[in-house]
Amino acid sequence: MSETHLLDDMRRARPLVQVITNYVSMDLAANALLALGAAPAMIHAPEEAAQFAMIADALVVNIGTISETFFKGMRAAAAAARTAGKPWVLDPVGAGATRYRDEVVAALLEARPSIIRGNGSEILAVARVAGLSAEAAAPKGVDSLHEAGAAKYAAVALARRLDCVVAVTGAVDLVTDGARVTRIANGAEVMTRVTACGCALSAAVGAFAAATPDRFAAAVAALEAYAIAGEIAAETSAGPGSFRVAFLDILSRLENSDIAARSKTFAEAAFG
Ligand SMILES: Nc1ncnc2c1ncn2[C@@H]1O[C@H](COP(=O)(O)OP(=O)(O)O)[C@@H](O)[C@H]1O
Ligand SMILES: Cc1ncsc1CCOP(=O)(O)O
Ligand SMILES: [Mg+2]
Repeated sequence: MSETHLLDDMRRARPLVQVITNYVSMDLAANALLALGAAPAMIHAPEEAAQFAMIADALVVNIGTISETFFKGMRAAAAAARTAGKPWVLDPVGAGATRYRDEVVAALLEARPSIIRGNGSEILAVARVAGLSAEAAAPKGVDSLHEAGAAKYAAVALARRLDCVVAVTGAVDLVTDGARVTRIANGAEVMTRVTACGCALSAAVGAFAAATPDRFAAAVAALEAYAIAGEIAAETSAGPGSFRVAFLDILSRLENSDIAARSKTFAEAAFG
């Protein structure tokens, strides 16, 4: 790992990130973006979402508390981002849990996300929706029942089919663009006990993608910085409550040297 990190580029760019996300995560996602050095805007109304997507540097769409109103805003904003060539990230929260979620995912895939970020069960479900897998995987509500590695081949196939980057998260994260595969073995178990840690991560991925044209590198850098911040925060907090506060503090002062010292990021073959 070099002295510099894409975190620097992101902080320098201070990208405007439009986040259409669930009610549970709006606060943590906005605060995580601010702490990292990006500018969040949680704008989802169908009347303005597409117009705002033309102004924003990146769009993040999260289906956690999906409804028809949210869906209309998401679909319009995603199409606008796609047309404008802006990166957009899909977080398919709870994909596979209900028929409605699968229908929403199928419709959003038509706007070709630049990056899909989900847990193992969600990525397996998205691959099924895309016709790439027969596995009837479903999360436990919004929580994964699969490790990221279990979705490796589904993620590679999905990335190839949709010409996008797929980031599968869990104890060990996995990122692929269909040709390259990288695993990130940082993080802290307490992150599974603070709601919206994954949603806020997807927002962070949007910020990095806004500042870095290589979307694979952007996703790897975002996951790495986020997991390492979680690791450091876990060491100085007593449980989920104080972790949440410490995590925002650490995100705001994370340094390249922290990342260099702790990085457990490894490349591997896409098949095998
Ligand atoms: N068991 C774990 N051990 C260490 N870190 C974890 C663990 N589970 C999740 N994380 C961290 O939390 C991030 C969010 O992942 P995840 O829990 O998979 O998202 P979601 O909340 O959407 O299911 C991961 O990228 C990783 O950094
Ligand atoms: C609990 C919950 N219910 C609907 S969305 C949501 C938040 C999920 O957040 P994350 O996927 O980051 O755990
Ligand atoms: Mg999630």
